[in-house]
Amino acid sequence: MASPQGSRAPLEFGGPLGAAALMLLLPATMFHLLLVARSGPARLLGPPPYLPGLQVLWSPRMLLLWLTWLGLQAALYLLPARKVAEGQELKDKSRLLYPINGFQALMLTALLVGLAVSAGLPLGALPEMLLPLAFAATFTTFIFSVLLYLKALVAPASALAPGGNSGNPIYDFFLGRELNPRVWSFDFKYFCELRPGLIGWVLINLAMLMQEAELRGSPSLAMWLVNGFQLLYVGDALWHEEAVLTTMDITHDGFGFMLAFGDLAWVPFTYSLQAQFLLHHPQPLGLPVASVICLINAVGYYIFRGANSQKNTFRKNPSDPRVADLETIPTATGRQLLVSGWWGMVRHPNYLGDLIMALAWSLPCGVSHLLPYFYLLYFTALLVHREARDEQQCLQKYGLAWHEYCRRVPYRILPYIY
Ligand SMILES: NC(=O)C1=CN([C@@H]2O[C@H](COP(=O)(O)OP(=O)(O)OC[C@H]3O[C@@H](n4cnc5c(N)ncnc54)[C@H](OP(=O)(O)O)[C@@H]3O)[C@@H](O)[C@H]2O)C=CC1
Ligand SMILES: CC(C)CCC[C@@H](C)[C@H]1CC=C2C3=C(CC[C@@]21C)[C@@]1(C)CC[C@H](O)C[C@@H]1CC3
Repeated sequence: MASPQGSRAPLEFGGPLGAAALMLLLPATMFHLLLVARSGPARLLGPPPYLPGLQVLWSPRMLLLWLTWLGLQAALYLLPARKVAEGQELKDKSRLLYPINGFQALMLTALLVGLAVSAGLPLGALPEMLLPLAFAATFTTFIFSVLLYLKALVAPASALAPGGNSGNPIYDFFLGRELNPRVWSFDFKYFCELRPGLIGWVLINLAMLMQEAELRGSPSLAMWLVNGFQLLYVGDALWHEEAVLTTMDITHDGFGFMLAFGDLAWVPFTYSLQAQFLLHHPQPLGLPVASVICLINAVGYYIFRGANSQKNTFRKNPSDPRVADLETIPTATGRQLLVSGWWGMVRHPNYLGDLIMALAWSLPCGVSHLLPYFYLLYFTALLVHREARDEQQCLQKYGLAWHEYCRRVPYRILPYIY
C-alpha cells in the first residue's frame, strides 16, 4: 500500500495553488485557442468571440467517437511488436518491458483512415467537431486522472514517483502519484505519451487540409508545409519511440492530470493550431519564401535529430564508433557526460533544434497574426522550465561532474545568449 506520508521532494509548479490554477488555466487556454482560431479577427490576446454553452460542448456522439479513437489506439498498442525494450532501472532494481510498435500504429491508422475515407467517411467534417471532441477529451482526462489517483492509493510505496506524493491531494492529483501505472502489461503513461495524442494531432491536421481542399479547390502551399513538417515530427517521434523511455516524463514524473491532459487533449487540439488557423485564414505563400521556411525546418530537424541520436547512441554503447571519439567527463555514477559534439555546443542542443522547427511551423501562417506563434511562445516557456528541472535532476545525479560540465559548456539552449 502507498504510504500516506508526504514525500520531501521540493514542490514544483507553484505548489498546490499553482497546480489548481494550471488545472483551470490549461483547459481554458485550449478552448480559447480553438474558438479564436476560427474567428475572423483571430486575436490571441483578445476575448474569445463567444462563450459556447454546454449544448455546443457536450455531445454523447463525440464522446463515443473519442472513446473509439482511444480504443483503436489501445488495440494497435496490443498488437505484436517488432521489438520489446527494457525501461530504466526502477527503485526496486527491476526493469519494465515496453512494446516498440508506435510507428506501426501510425502506419496502420493511416491505412484504416485511408480505407474509411475512400468508403465515404467525411474526414473534412472533423474541423466542425473540434469543440465537442476537445470537451470529451478534457472530460475523460479528468475521470481518468481520478482513477489514476485512486489506483495509486493501493500501489506499493516502491511504485510511487519521487514528486507527486506531497500529501496534498490537489498537488498530487495534478502531478501524478504513481510512476508507471499499469494494468497487466498495459502501461498507461507510455501509451498516452506517444499514441492517441500525437497521431490524433496529425489526423486533425489532415482533416484541415481535406476541408481546405473542399472549400477552395486545393490545399494551400502553407497548409501542405504545416502538414508535412508536423507529420515528419510525429513520424520521427514514433520511429524513435524507444528514446521516450529515458525522458523525465517516463523515468521521473508520476502520471496524473498534467501529463494525461497534456498527452490526450493539449497535444492534439493545440498543437494543430496552425492548420486550424490556415483553414479559416488562408495565407498566400510564394515558392521562394516556402523554400526558406523548408530550409529553416531542415536545419532545426538536423540539430534536433543529430543531438538526440548522438546522446541515445552514446547512452546505449559509449564505444560505438559514431560517438567513441567524443570527449567526455566521468561522473561518480560510472556514467559519462558528453562534452563535445552537439552536447559540447550547448547543454540542450535538442531543445534548440526543436525550437527552430517550432518557428518553421508558424512562419507559413504569415506575420499578420500572433495566434499561429502561440506554439512557439508556449514551447519556449515549456522548454526553459523543463531545462531547469532537468538541470536540477542532473545536479543531484552527477554533483561535481555536472558543475564541471556547466563550466565547460556554459550556455543552456541558445549559444552565447541563454
Ligand atoms: N514537442 C514537445 O512538446 C516536447 C518535445 N520534447 C523533445 O523531446 C526530446 C527529449 O527531451 P527531454 O526528455 O526533455 O530531455 P533530453 O533528451 O534532453 O534528456 C535529458 C537527459 O539527457 C542526459 N544528458 C544531459 N546532458 C548530457 C550530456 N552532456 N551527455 C550525455 N547525457 C546527457 C541526462 O540524463 P542521463 O544522464 O540520465 O542519461 C539528462 O537528464 C527533446 O528533443 C525535446 O526537444 C520535450 C518535451 C516536449
Ligand atoms: C499541458 C502541460 C503544460 C504540459 C504537457 C506536456 C506534454 C504536452 C509534453 C511533455 C513531454 C512531452 C513529449 C512529447 C510531446 C509533448 C509532451 C507529451 C514528445 C513525444 C514530442 C516528440 C518528441 O520527439 C519526443 C517528445 C517527448 C516528450
